[in-house]
Order: sequence, then structure tokens, then C-alpha cells
Amino acid sequence: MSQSRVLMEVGSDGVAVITISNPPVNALAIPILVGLKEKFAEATRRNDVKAIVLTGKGGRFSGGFDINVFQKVHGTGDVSTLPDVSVELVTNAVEDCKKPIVAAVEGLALGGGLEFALGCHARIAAPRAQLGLPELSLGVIPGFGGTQRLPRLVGLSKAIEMMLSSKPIMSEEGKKLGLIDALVPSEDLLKVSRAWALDIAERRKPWLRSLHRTDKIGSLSEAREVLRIARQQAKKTAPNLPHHQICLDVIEEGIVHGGYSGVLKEAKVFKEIVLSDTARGLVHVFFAQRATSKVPNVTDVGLKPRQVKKVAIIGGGLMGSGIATALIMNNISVILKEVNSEYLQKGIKTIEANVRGLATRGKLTKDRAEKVLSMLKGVLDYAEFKDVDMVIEAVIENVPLKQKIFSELERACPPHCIFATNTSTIDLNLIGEKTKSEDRIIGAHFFSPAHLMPLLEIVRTQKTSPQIILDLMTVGKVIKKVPVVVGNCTGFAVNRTFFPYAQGAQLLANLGVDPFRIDRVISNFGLPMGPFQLQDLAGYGVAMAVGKEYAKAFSDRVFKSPLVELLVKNGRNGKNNGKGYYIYEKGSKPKPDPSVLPIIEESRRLTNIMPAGKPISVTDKEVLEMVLFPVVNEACRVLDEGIVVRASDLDIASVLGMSFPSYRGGIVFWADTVGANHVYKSLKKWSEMYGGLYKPSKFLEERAIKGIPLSAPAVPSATSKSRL
Ligand SMILES: C[C@H](O)CC(=O)SCCNC(=O)CCNC(=O)[C@H](O)C(C)(C)COP(=O)(O)OP(=O)(O)OC[C@H]1O[C@@H](n2cnc3c(N)ncnc32)[C@H](O)[C@@H]1OP(=O)(O)O
Repeated sequence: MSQSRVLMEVGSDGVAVITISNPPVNALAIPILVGLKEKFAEATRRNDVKAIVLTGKGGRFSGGFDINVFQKVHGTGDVSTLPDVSVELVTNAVEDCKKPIVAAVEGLALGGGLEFALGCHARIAAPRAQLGLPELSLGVIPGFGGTQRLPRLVGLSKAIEMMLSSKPIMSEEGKKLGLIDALVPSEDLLKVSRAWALDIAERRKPWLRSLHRTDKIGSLSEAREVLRIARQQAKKTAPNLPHHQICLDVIEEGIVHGGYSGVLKEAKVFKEIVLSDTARGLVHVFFAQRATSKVPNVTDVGLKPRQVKKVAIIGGGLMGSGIATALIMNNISVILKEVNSEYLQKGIKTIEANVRGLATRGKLTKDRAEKVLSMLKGVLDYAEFKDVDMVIEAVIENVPLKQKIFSELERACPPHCIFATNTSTIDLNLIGEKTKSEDRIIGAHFFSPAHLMPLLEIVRTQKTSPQIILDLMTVGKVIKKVPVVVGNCTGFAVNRTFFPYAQGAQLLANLGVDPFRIDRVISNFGLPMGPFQLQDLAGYGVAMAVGKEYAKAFSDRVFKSPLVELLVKNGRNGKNNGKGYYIYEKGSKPKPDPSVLPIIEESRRLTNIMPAGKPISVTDKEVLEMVLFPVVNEACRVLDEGIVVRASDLDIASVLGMSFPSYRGGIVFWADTVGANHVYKSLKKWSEMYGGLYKPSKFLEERAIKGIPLSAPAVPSATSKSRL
């Protein structure tokens, strides 16, 4: 029997408690909305009901409208299946109900969940309940009246901040703002809410309809000024997201023409916006992120994750210290091992700076920062390794060194210990070759800075045991990363997919296209920076070392540009030494450095690929596609080889690991919106003009010709060789 239902109990006090029950988050699915309508009608009708309390089962009020419905609407394009909740239910049945309704909020009230609470005549909350309108993070705007009622309860500026940032506030702050009428311990929540509802019914407390309030929104001219500033800010912070401006327009409608008019406009706009590409992309990302926790033969075979309490990290460099920070910040003890006390002290200092830096930025208290740091211990030998649950090796990329370390670990660690390596390029089979523990060897590929970047790429070999994979996935979640399980190959899923990104940019620069224009096109598309600025940031040493690996592994499709070597020869090393493609001055944005142009000219002379020696003429759209389509092409190979469980895992990896814009849904999702056929035809044309980098993969060709989306699950072919 489905657990999704709405319950109603009428007590001897004359209060009807209506409870939403739809685990795990009490999402407002269509049957729940139907149930709510029936129960409100019944409670209104019944003579034995004087007042109503609305609450959620299992300690959570509601996580909002059922996002699965958006996905269905995206599939059919039919918005008529969206129910009229805002007017019919929240305004007519709740806010204009003849009996007072009090929301008893615990755990969370998000999106439509909070909007129901806003429609009630009072809100009582338990401590630390999350209250928010995160709809913009799904590419839509609040659709159950939130754009109108929230400003009327917390003031215009705060409401705009909450909606545009999509970030929830805690009930404690909600109480201060006037969003919450009383904050009470969980165990008293229902008792107080019932009494409050009766107090309203018997006029001991005011009967307030949020939509009718005007006391918090100020004068028309003040409100317009707040909106003007918000519009300007949104233009800067979310230039590619029109729904931010649309949300502000809808808020303004209510300010100028009254709340009810605002509610009507909101409902109309909501139905239009739900079909936008942005909403499609962001809803896809929402589900794609959650799908990463489902790994066939790992999470569905009844295994239980083992607790990892103590982790040893080998190597206190940038990556090792970042990983250590992430672990101790989440209550996992860390032993940091280095080869000598100088390196060890350096590593410990970096970790201390990371943690104290977070404290300075208000992410944790000073006391907590010191507690966190007490979970770290530096060592110079393996004596302390006898009871560690996991080791993460984070030394330089050197195969014999890594092999030696893992042989030593076999002797120093207990038999249950997980052997993880943070390598970003080396074949895991090679690393484990000299051990008898290949079933315990796994890649834990963090992205720099490891304590901040959200992605954890978990690399498994054919021999890694499912238990080890599950354990590392669990550690990933404990330290608040999104773990994505991938197969073993050069560059694994993320770096491999994105290696042609820099290549396409280098090729274009050698064809005569201005690198600063390329960077502009890419950042206008939505990546935080273009490929040249990224190279400046990562340092040219990385670019050259990684370039060599790819040249070895994928020689058929590597474009060899001398540009980076020329830059190094000319004393440039990117942001590191303040001399790159850009000029770096403290306190100002990087500026294109004109003195780099002769070096680029030199590279062009050496490669000599400009047709008839003249720069090619390309549109911005072509620039974008010549950089990103080779990435799509490599993503196709990764899919074909079964390096990821599903296409959407690559979407999440691209969003969280490479900062591909989430509102474009991730690399594969975006390619499907462009169309496999267009990608294929463009690549084919460019491969004839500019060579192997653009040669379409078999997978892409097949899908383009057959008209199958790139994201559609693969049908295993005789030649395909899954690495999972
Ligand atoms: C008209 C209205 O204005 C429009 C709306 O209300 S849009 C919806 C607005 N609400 C949201 O955006 C909240 C989305 N949900 C979340 O942020 C988080 O799930 C949460 C904070 C509620 C809980 O987080 P957490 O405990 O980590 O659990 P999480 O793994 O995310 O979710 C648990 C399950 O609930 C599902 N779920 C969460 N919120 C959901 C929702 N609103 N609709 C449908 N399913 C939802 C997840 O998909 C997941 O399903 P799975 O187990 O099958 O993968």
C-alpha cells in the first residue's frame, strides 16, 4: 500500500490535525494535493471542528511540490497537468478558510511546503527547522503564492534574498523576522499549535491573512528602489538566468497591484517558465545528483557501509592537506604522514590555515575550529597505521613510488583497511600490481581545493570489491561530497572528458582566433572562466605534464600546440608568477596581457595551420562549439566504454568537477539539447579541415544517424567493454 496520503484526526478540543504523509520528505505529489483539498473541505464542513493544524509526518513538514511532476511535464510539454494549487487550495481553501489554520513546522518547509505554511494564519516551528523557497534553483519561481506572501511576512529585501539565493533560513531566524509566530520544542509543537489555532478561533489571537498584510513592504517608492537594486545585482550574478528577473517582475506586480493580482500573475508565469530550458536543465541536475548514489551491484545488493573513523593520508601537499581538512571538518580523525618534519609541518600549517580560514569566514566557531584541528595528528612513520580504516595516498604522480607505498601499506595496515589513491592520471591496476590487495584498491579523486570542491570521483577497477566502493561512497557523503563512481582509464571520467577542452582552445588560438575572445565566449556561456584563464590558474607545469599523458593515451586525437612551452620559455607561469595570458594585480580582475600576443604569433608560425596563412573567420557560436564539441565527443567515448554508470553521472561530474553551468544540465544533457546530429555534422566538417581532434567517435556517429539521444542508456554491443 502506498504510504502517500493525507490524514486527519479531530480531537476532543475541536482541532482537526491534518498530516501530510509522503516519505521521505512529504513532497506535495498530486494525490497529496487532492487529499489536502478533501481534508480542508471536510474540516471546514464539520461542525465539531473549530480550528485546524497542518503538519507533516516523520519530523518534516514538507519538501515542496513533487519535482517528479516537473520532469513529467518536461517529457510531455503539457502544462495542463499542473494543478491549480495557488488560488484554489492555498488562497481559497487555506487562507480564506472560515476556520483558522495553523502550520506546525518541523524539520523543513521548503518551496510549496513553506508556501502552504505562509497561507496559514500562524506558523509555529520547532528549533532548527529549514525554511526556504529554493524554486529558482530548479529554474522556476515559487508557484503557490510564495512571491507574494513571503515579502509580506519578512519584508521585501529579505524575501528577495531568500528567493534569489534559494538558501533556506533556520526557524530561529524565521522567528526574529516574523515568519514564525512561536518557536517551541518538538515535543510541544502540536500542543502549542492546537492551542494557538483555538486562540485564533476564539479571537484571543489575531486572525491574520498574509496576503492582506502591507506593514512589512514599505512605500511604493521604497519597494521600487529595492527591486531596482535587486534587478541590477541579478543581472551581474545570474546573467544567463532570466527567471531571476521574471521572479522580481512577479513580486513587483503584487506590490503595485495588490497581493491577489500578484498571485494570479505568479501562477500564469509559473506555467510558462516551467518549460524553459533552464528549468529542464536544473531539474535534470536535481535528479542526476541523487541518481549517483545508486550504483548497480554495489548499493542494491544488501551491503552495509562500514564505519570509517580514522583515516591516514600520505602526503601533505596541496591535495593531501585539502583532503585532511575535509575529513577532520566532518569528525573523521586523520593521521598525516610525510617523509620529513619540514614537509610535515608545512602540511599541518596548510590544514590549520584551511580550518582557521573557514572560521574567519564564519563557517565555524573558533572553538569548533580548535576541536576540529585536535583530530589531526602528524607522523613520520607507519606505527600509527595499525588501526586505520582507510589510507588515502596523495603523493606525486610517480608509479614506482606509489607501488612502493602500497606494498608498505599492506604490511602496516589492518586487513579491513581501504587503500585509496588520489591519483588523477595513473592507471589503478599499475598502482596495485605489486600487492595482494587489489580488491581493496580504489581511486579517491578529489578536485582542488579538496576541502571546498564538492565532487569526489571514485575510481574502481575490475577487481575493487563492492564493499570498498560502498564504504568510500559513504565517507564521501559524510564529508559532504557528491561521490560519482567511475571506471578506470587515463584521466578517469572527468579529466578525460575535459582534456579536449584546452585542446580545442589551443587549436583555435593557433588558427588565428584571439584567446581572450575564446575566454569571453566560454565565460558568457556560463563557465566561471575560459580555458586560457583556467590554464593560468592551474599553472603551465600541470598543463604540460597532463598534456603528455593524453598524448600517450590518445595520440589519434591530440593537437600538439607549442604555445604553453613557449610561454614557459618566456618566463611565464600563469597566475603563479603573475605572468600568464592575463595580468594579475591585487584587488582587480585579471586583465588580458597584450605582451603575450607575440608569443602566440610565434606559436602560430610554428604550427602553421592557418589556411593560406590567414586567421580563420568564425562566429562566437562556432568558437563555443569548436571548444565544447570535442568534449562532447570524448564524453561519448566515455559512455561507450562504460566508464560511467549512466550519462547523467557525467552531467553531475561536469557540473561539480568542471563548473559546467548547472542550468545547462551538464555536458551530455546540453549536447542533447543542441542535438547529436548537429554535433556530429560539425565535428565531421572540422575533422576534414583541422584533423583528429574533431574526428567524431563511433558512438556519436551511430546516435546521430539513428536519431538516438546521447543520454539514452547504452545497449551493450559486442565490441563495447564496460569498465564497471
Ligand atoms: C510550486 C512550488 O513553488 C514549486 C516547488 O515547491 S518546487 C520544490 C521545492 N523544493 C525543493 O527544491 C526541495 C528539494 N529537495 C531538497 O532540497 C532535498 O531533497 C531535501 C533538503 C528536502 C532533503 O535532503 P536529503 O535529506 O539529503 O534527501 P535527498 O536525497 O535530497 O532526497 C530524498 C529523496 O526525496 C526526493 N525528493 C526530495 N525533495 C523532493 C521533492 N520536492 N519532490 C520530489 N522528490 C523529492 C529525492 O529525489 C530523493 O529521492 P530518492 O531517494 O529516490 O533519490
